[in-house]
Amino acid sequence: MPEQRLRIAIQKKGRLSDDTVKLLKACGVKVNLNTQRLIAHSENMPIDILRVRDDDIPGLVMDGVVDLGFIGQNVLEEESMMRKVANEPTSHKVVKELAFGDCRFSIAVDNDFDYQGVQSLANLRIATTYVHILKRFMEEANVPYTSCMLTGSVEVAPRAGLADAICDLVSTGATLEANGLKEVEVIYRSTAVLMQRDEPLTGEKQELVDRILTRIDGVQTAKESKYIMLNAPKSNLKAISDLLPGSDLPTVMELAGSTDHVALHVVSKENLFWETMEQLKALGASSILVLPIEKMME
Ligand SMILES: Nc1ncnc2c1ncn2[C@@H]1O[C@H](COP(=O)(O)OP(=O)(O)OP(=O)(O)O)[C@@H](O)[C@H]1O
Ligand SMILES: O=P(O)(O)OC[C@H]1O[C@H](OP(=O)(O)OP(=O)(O)O)[C@H](O)[C@@H]1O
Ligand SMILES: [Mg+2]
Repeated sequence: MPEQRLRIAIQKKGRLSDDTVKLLKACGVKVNLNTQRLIAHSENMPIDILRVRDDDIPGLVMDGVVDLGFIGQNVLEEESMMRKVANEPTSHKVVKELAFGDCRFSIAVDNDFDYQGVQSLANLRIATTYVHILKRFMEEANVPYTSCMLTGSVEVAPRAGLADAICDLVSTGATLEANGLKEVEVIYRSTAVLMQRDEPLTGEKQELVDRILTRIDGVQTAKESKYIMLNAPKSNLKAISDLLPGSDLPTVMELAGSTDHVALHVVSKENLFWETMEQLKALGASSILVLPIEKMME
Protein backbone atom coordinates (compact mmCIF):
# COMPACT_ATOMS: atom_id res chain seq x y z
CA MET A 1 0.00 0.00 0.00
CA PRO A 2 1.48 3.38 -0.98
CA GLU A 3 2.50 5.88 1.72
CA GLN A 4 -0.51 8.17 2.09
CA ARG A 5 1.10 10.84 4.26
CA LEU A 6 2.50 13.82 2.41
CA ARG A 7 6.21 14.24 3.07
CA ILE A 8 7.61 17.77 3.16
CA ALA A 9 11.31 18.61 3.55
CA ILE A 10 12.27 21.86 5.25
CA GLN A 11 15.58 23.40 6.34
CA LYS A 12 16.33 22.32 9.88
CA LYS A 13 18.23 25.41 10.99
CA GLY A 14 19.15 28.51 9.02
CA ARG A 15 17.85 31.43 7.01
CA LEU A 16 14.74 29.67 5.66
CA SER A 17 13.69 27.72 8.76
CA ASP A 18 11.70 30.31 10.70
CA ASP A 19 9.82 31.64 7.67
CA THR A 20 9.02 28.12 6.45
CA VAL A 21 7.70 27.02 9.83
CA LYS A 22 5.71 30.25 10.17
CA LEU A 23 4.18 29.72 6.73
CA LEU A 24 3.20 26.11 7.46
CA LYS A 25 1.63 27.24 10.71
CA ALA A 26 -0.26 30.04 8.98
CA CYS A 27 -1.53 27.41 6.51
CA GLY A 28 -3.02 25.49 9.43
CA VAL A 29 -0.47 22.66 9.53
CA LYS A 30 -0.08 21.83 13.22
CA VAL A 31 3.22 20.19 14.05
CA ASN A 32 5.47 20.10 17.08
CA LEU A 33 8.95 21.12 15.95
CA ASN A 34 10.35 21.62 19.44
CA THR A 35 12.13 18.29 19.40
CA GLN A 36 15.40 17.41 17.68
CA ARG A 37 13.73 14.60 15.72
CA LEU A 38 14.40 14.32 11.98
CA ILE A 39 10.74 13.57 11.21
CA ALA A 40 7.82 15.40 12.83
CA HIS A 41 4.23 14.28 12.30
CA SER A 42 1.47 16.82 11.88
CA GLU A 43 -1.27 16.43 14.46
CA ASN A 44 -4.15 17.59 12.26
CA MET A 45 -3.21 16.64 8.69
CA PRO A 46 -1.66 13.55 7.03
CA ILE A 47 1.69 15.36 6.70
CA ASP A 48 5.22 14.45 7.85
CA ILE A 49 7.88 17.14 8.05
CA LEU A 50 11.51 16.14 7.43
CA ARG A 51 14.07 18.57 8.83
CA VAL A 52 17.39 18.48 6.96
CA ARG A 53 20.28 20.65 5.67
CA ASP A 54 19.02 22.79 2.83
CA ASP A 55 21.55 21.29 0.39
CA ASP A 56 19.82 17.91 0.71
CA ILE A 57 16.30 19.15 -0.10
CA PRO A 58 16.38 19.30 -3.95
CA GLY A 59 17.87 15.79 -4.15
CA LEU A 60 15.27 14.38 -1.77
CA VAL A 61 12.50 15.74 -4.03
CA MET A 62 14.22 14.74 -7.29
CA ASP A 63 14.78 11.19 -6.00
CA GLY A 64 11.13 10.96 -4.92
CA VAL A 65 11.99 10.51 -1.23
CA VAL A 66 9.76 13.45 -0.28
CA ASP A 67 6.81 15.02 -2.12
CA LEU A 68 7.49 18.71 -1.43
CA GLY A 69 10.47 20.82 -0.39
CA PHE A 70 10.88 24.41 0.71
CA ILE A 71 14.15 25.62 -0.78
CA GLY A 72 16.14 28.62 -2.05
CA GLN A 73 16.25 28.83 -5.85
CA ASN A 74 20.05 29.14 -5.67
CA VAL A 75 20.39 25.71 -4.00
CA LEU A 76 17.86 24.17 -6.40
CA GLU A 77 19.71 25.60 -9.42
CA GLU A 78 23.10 24.45 -8.14
CA GLU A 79 21.88 20.92 -7.38
CA SER A 80 20.16 20.67 -10.78
CA MET A 81 23.37 21.66 -12.57
CA MET A 82 25.46 19.29 -10.46
CA ARG A 83 23.09 16.38 -11.15
CA LYS A 84 23.02 17.08 -14.89
CA VAL A 85 26.80 16.73 -14.96
CA ALA A 86 26.56 13.49 -12.94
CA ASN A 87 23.69 12.17 -15.08
CA GLU A 88 21.39 11.89 -12.08
CA PRO A 89 17.62 12.60 -12.02
CA THR A 90 16.75 16.30 -11.91
CA SER A 91 13.02 16.35 -12.67
CA HIS A 92 10.77 18.38 -10.37
CA LYS A 93 8.15 21.14 -10.52
CA VAL A 94 8.39 24.55 -8.87
CA VAL A 95 4.82 24.97 -7.63
CA LYS A 96 5.06 28.26 -5.74
CA GLU A 97 7.35 31.26 -5.42
CA LEU A 98 7.50 32.35 -1.81
CA ALA A 99 7.69 35.79 -0.26
CA PHE A 100 10.86 35.16 1.74
CA GLY A 101 14.51 34.14 1.30
CA ASP A 102 15.21 36.99 -1.13
CA CYS A 103 18.91 37.34 -1.81
CA ARG A 104 21.36 37.73 -4.66
CA PHE A 105 24.41 35.68 -5.54
CA SER A 106 27.23 38.11 -6.23
CA ILE A 107 30.91 38.33 -6.93
CA ALA A 108 32.79 40.55 -4.46
CA VAL A 109 36.39 41.74 -4.29
CA ASP A 110 38.50 43.72 -1.82
CA ASN A 111 37.39 47.33 -1.40
CA ASP A 112 40.66 48.62 -2.85
CA PHE A 113 40.56 46.30 -5.90
CA ASP A 114 40.52 48.39 -9.10
CA TYR A 115 37.51 46.71 -10.72
CA GLN A 116 37.03 47.58 -14.41
CA GLY A 117 34.46 44.98 -15.37
CA VAL A 118 34.25 41.21 -15.56
CA GLN A 119 37.60 40.94 -17.39
CA SER A 120 39.26 42.16 -14.18
CA LEU A 121 38.46 38.73 -12.74
CA ALA A 122 40.64 36.95 -15.31
CA ASN A 123 42.87 34.27 -13.78
CA LEU A 124 41.73 35.03 -10.23
CA ARG A 125 40.92 32.39 -7.65
CA ILE A 126 37.26 32.75 -6.60
CA ALA A 127 35.87 31.13 -3.44
CA THR A 128 32.23 30.00 -3.47
CA THR A 129 29.76 27.39 -2.26
CA TYR A 130 27.74 27.34 -5.49
CA VAL A 131 30.47 26.39 -7.96
CA HIS A 132 28.22 25.49 -10.90
CA ILE A 133 26.27 28.76 -11.00
CA LEU A 134 29.56 30.66 -10.86
CA LYS A 135 31.05 28.43 -13.58
CA ARG A 136 28.12 29.11 -15.91
CA PHE A 137 28.50 32.87 -15.45
CA MET A 138 32.27 32.87 -15.96
CA GLU A 139 32.03 30.63 -19.03
CA GLU A 140 29.34 32.83 -20.57
CA ALA A 141 31.54 35.87 -19.88
CA ASN A 142 34.48 33.92 -21.35
CA VAL A 143 36.73 34.74 -18.39
CA PRO A 144 39.20 32.07 -17.19
CA TYR A 145 39.40 31.62 -13.39
CA THR A 146 40.12 29.07 -10.68
CA SER A 147 37.35 27.87 -8.39
CA CYS A 148 37.80 27.36 -4.66
CA MET A 149 34.88 25.46 -3.11
CA LEU A 150 34.04 26.42 0.49
CA THR A 151 30.83 25.38 2.24
CA GLY A 152 30.99 28.19 4.82
CA SER A 153 32.81 31.37 5.86
CA VAL A 154 33.27 32.25 2.19
CA GLU A 155 33.53 35.94 3.01
CA VAL A 156 36.75 35.51 4.98
CA ALA A 157 38.55 33.67 2.16
CA PRO A 158 40.32 36.74 0.67
CA ARG A 159 41.60 37.91 4.07
CA ALA A 160 42.72 34.38 4.91
CA GLY A 161 44.67 34.24 1.66
CA LEU A 162 42.52 31.40 0.28
CA ALA A 163 41.16 33.35 -2.69
CA ASP A 164 41.34 36.67 -4.55
CA ALA A 165 37.58 37.14 -4.79
CA ILE A 166 34.40 35.50 -3.56
CA CYS A 167 30.98 34.69 -4.94
CA ASP A 168 28.39 34.50 -2.17
CA LEU A 169 24.84 35.28 -1.14
CA VAL A 170 24.12 38.90 -0.32
CA SER A 171 21.07 40.48 1.21
CA THR A 172 21.78 43.71 3.10
CA GLY A 173 25.47 43.74 2.17
CA ALA A 174 26.48 43.92 5.86
CA THR A 175 28.59 40.74 5.71
CA LEU A 176 30.56 42.04 2.72
CA GLU A 177 31.06 45.41 4.39
CA ALA A 178 32.22 43.81 7.63
CA ASN A 179 34.84 41.91 5.66
CA GLY A 180 36.16 44.84 3.60
CA LEU A 181 34.62 43.56 0.36
CA LYS A 182 32.58 45.25 -2.39
CA GLU A 183 29.93 43.68 -4.63
CA VAL A 184 30.92 43.95 -8.30
CA GLU A 185 28.68 41.51 -10.23
CA VAL A 186 25.21 40.17 -9.38
CA ILE A 187 25.07 36.82 -11.15
CA TYR A 188 21.83 35.26 -9.83
CA ARG A 189 18.75 36.47 -7.95
CA SER A 190 17.03 34.04 -5.63
CA THR A 191 13.93 33.65 -3.54
CA ALA A 192 12.55 30.68 -1.62
CA VAL A 193 10.27 28.35 -3.59
CA LEU A 194 8.15 25.29 -2.97
CA MET A 195 9.20 22.39 -5.19
CA GLN A 196 7.27 19.20 -5.85
CA ARG A 197 8.36 15.82 -7.19
CA ASP A 198 7.56 15.35 -10.83
CA GLU A 199 5.78 12.00 -10.77
CA PRO A 200 2.02 12.31 -10.23
CA LEU A 201 0.89 11.99 -6.61
CA THR A 202 -2.11 9.94 -5.56
CA GLY A 203 -5.40 11.81 -5.84
CA GLU A 204 -5.64 12.39 -2.10
CA LYS A 205 -2.10 13.64 -1.78
CA GLN A 206 -2.46 16.00 -4.75
CA GLU A 207 -5.69 17.34 -3.26
CA LEU A 208 -3.81 18.08 -0.05
CA VAL A 209 -1.02 19.82 -2.01
CA ASP A 210 -3.61 21.92 -3.85
CA ARG A 211 -5.18 22.92 -0.54
CA ILE A 212 -1.80 23.93 0.85
CA LEU A 213 -1.03 25.96 -2.29
CA THR A 214 -4.35 27.81 -2.04
CA ARG A 215 -3.66 28.52 1.62
CA ILE A 216 -0.14 29.80 0.82
CA ASP A 217 -1.71 32.20 -1.70
CA GLY A 218 -4.16 33.29 1.00
CA VAL A 219 -1.38 33.92 3.50
CA GLN A 220 0.90 35.70 1.03
CA THR A 221 -1.82 37.95 -0.40
CA ALA A 222 -3.05 38.75 3.10
CA LYS A 223 0.46 39.75 4.15
CA GLU A 224 0.66 42.29 1.33
CA SER A 225 -2.88 43.56 1.92
CA LYS A 226 -4.31 46.00 4.41
CA TYR A 227 -7.79 46.65 5.73
CA ILE A 228 -8.38 50.40 5.61
CA MET A 229 -11.18 52.13 7.54
CA LEU A 230 -11.95 55.83 7.54
CA ASN A 231 -14.75 58.33 7.84
CA ALA A 232 -15.31 60.48 4.77
CA PRO A 233 -17.48 63.46 3.82
CA LYS A 234 -20.04 62.32 1.22
CA SER A 235 -19.05 65.29 -0.96
CA ASN A 236 -15.49 63.92 -1.43
CA LEU A 237 -16.26 60.20 -1.50
CA LYS A 238 -15.14 59.69 -5.10
CA ALA A 239 -11.86 61.61 -4.66
CA ILE A 240 -11.11 59.72 -1.45
CA SER A 241 -11.86 56.27 -2.99
CA ASP A 242 -9.64 57.11 -5.96
CA LEU A 243 -6.70 57.70 -3.62
CA LEU A 244 -6.91 54.27 -1.99
CA PRO A 245 -4.29 52.01 -3.61
CA GLY A 246 -5.22 48.90 -5.58
CA SER A 247 -8.52 48.54 -3.77
CA ASP A 248 -11.60 46.56 -4.69
CA LEU A 249 -15.02 48.19 -4.36
CA PRO A 250 -15.18 49.96 -1.00
CA THR A 251 -17.95 49.29 1.50
CA VAL A 252 -19.77 52.51 2.35
CA MET A 253 -21.80 52.61 5.58
CA GLU A 254 -23.99 55.19 7.27
CA LEU A 255 -22.49 56.83 10.34
CA ALA A 256 -24.94 57.06 13.22
CA GLY A 257 -25.83 60.68 13.90
CA SER A 258 -24.26 62.09 10.73
CA THR A 259 -25.98 63.04 7.50
CA ASP A 260 -22.95 64.33 5.60
CA HIS A 261 -20.29 61.72 6.53
CA VAL A 262 -20.06 57.97 5.89
CA ALA A 263 -17.72 55.19 7.00
CA LEU A 264 -15.62 53.69 4.22
CA HIS A 265 -13.98 50.25 4.54
CA VAL A 266 -11.71 48.81 1.90
CA VAL A 267 -9.30 45.90 1.43
CA SER A 268 -6.23 47.23 -0.32
CA LYS A 269 -3.59 45.10 -2.06
CA GLU A 270 -0.94 47.60 -1.01
CA ASN A 271 0.10 49.46 2.08
CA LEU A 272 -1.12 53.00 2.60
CA PHE A 273 1.73 55.49 2.69
CA TRP A 274 1.85 58.46 5.06
CA GLU A 275 1.73 60.82 2.05
CA THR A 276 -1.57 59.30 0.91
CA MET A 277 -2.97 59.46 4.44
CA GLU A 278 -2.13 63.16 4.52
CA GLN A 279 -3.90 63.67 1.17
CA LEU A 280 -6.94 61.76 2.48
CA LYS A 281 -7.01 63.99 5.53
CA ALA A 282 -6.80 67.08 3.34
CA LEU A 283 -9.92 65.79 1.53
CA GLY A 284 -11.76 65.65 4.85
CA ALA A 285 -11.21 62.01 5.80
CA SER A 286 -10.84 61.30 9.52
CA SER A 287 -10.26 58.37 11.93
CA ILE A 288 -8.09 56.66 9.31
CA LEU A 289 -7.09 53.16 10.42
CA VAL A 290 -4.79 50.76 8.52
CA LEU A 291 -5.00 47.20 9.83
CA PRO A 292 -3.02 44.06 8.94
CA ILE A 293 -4.93 41.07 7.51
CA GLU A 294 -4.09 37.58 8.72
CA LYS A 295 -5.77 35.34 6.16
CA MET A 296 -7.66 35.86 2.93
CA MET A 297 -9.70 33.74 0.52
CA GLU A 298 -11.03 35.36 -2.63
N1 LIG B 1 21.19 36.97 3.82
C1 LIG B 1 20.19 36.30 3.34
N2 LIG B 1 18.97 36.85 3.24
C2 LIG B 1 17.95 36.15 2.75
N3 LIG B 1 18.03 34.89 2.31
C3 LIG B 1 19.20 34.30 2.40
C4 LIG B 1 20.32 34.97 2.91
N4 LIG B 1 21.35 34.14 2.91
C5 LIG B 1 20.89 33.00 2.41
N5 LIG B 1 19.59 33.07 2.08
C6 LIG B 1 18.73 32.02 1.51
O1 LIG B 1 18.54 31.05 2.53
C7 LIG B 1 19.13 29.80 2.14
C8 LIG B 1 19.73 29.14 3.36
O2 LIG B 1 20.76 29.94 3.88
P1 LIG B 1 21.65 29.46 5.09
O3 LIG B 1 22.71 30.50 5.30
O4 LIG B 1 20.78 29.12 6.25
O5 LIG B 1 22.25 28.15 4.45
P2 LIG B 1 23.26 27.05 4.98
O6 LIG B 1 24.25 27.68 5.91
O7 LIG B 1 23.75 26.37 3.74
O8 LIG B 1 22.31 26.08 5.82
P3 LIG B 1 22.34 24.50 6.03
O9 LIG B 1 22.96 24.28 7.37
O10 LIG B 1 20.89 24.09 6.02
O11 LIG B 1 23.12 23.87 4.90
C9 LIG B 1 20.15 30.19 1.07
O12 LIG B 1 20.45 29.12 0.20
C10 LIG B 1 19.43 31.30 0.36
O13 LIG B 1 18.48 30.81 -0.54
O1 LIG C 1 24.20 40.62 3.02
P1 LIG C 1 23.87 40.09 4.39
O2 LIG C 1 22.53 40.59 4.87
O3 LIG C 1 24.96 40.34 5.37
O4 LIG C 1 23.66 38.51 4.27
C1 LIG C 1 24.63 37.70 3.66
C2 LIG C 1 25.04 36.56 4.54
O5 LIG C 1 23.91 35.77 4.86
C3 LIG C 1 24.19 34.40 4.59
O6 LIG C 1 24.81 33.77 5.65
P2 LIG C 1 24.04 33.45 7.02
O7 LIG C 1 23.99 34.66 7.87
O8 LIG C 1 22.72 32.84 6.71
O9 LIG C 1 24.97 32.40 7.73
P3 LIG C 1 25.91 31.24 7.19
O10 LIG C 1 27.28 31.80 7.42
O11 LIG C 1 25.57 30.08 8.05
O12 LIG C 1 25.62 30.98 5.75
C4 LIG C 1 25.20 34.48 3.43
O13 LIG C 1 25.97 33.30 3.31
C5 LIG C 1 26.03 35.70 3.78
O14 LIG C 1 27.13 35.37 4.58
MG1 LIG D 1 23.47 24.56 3.12
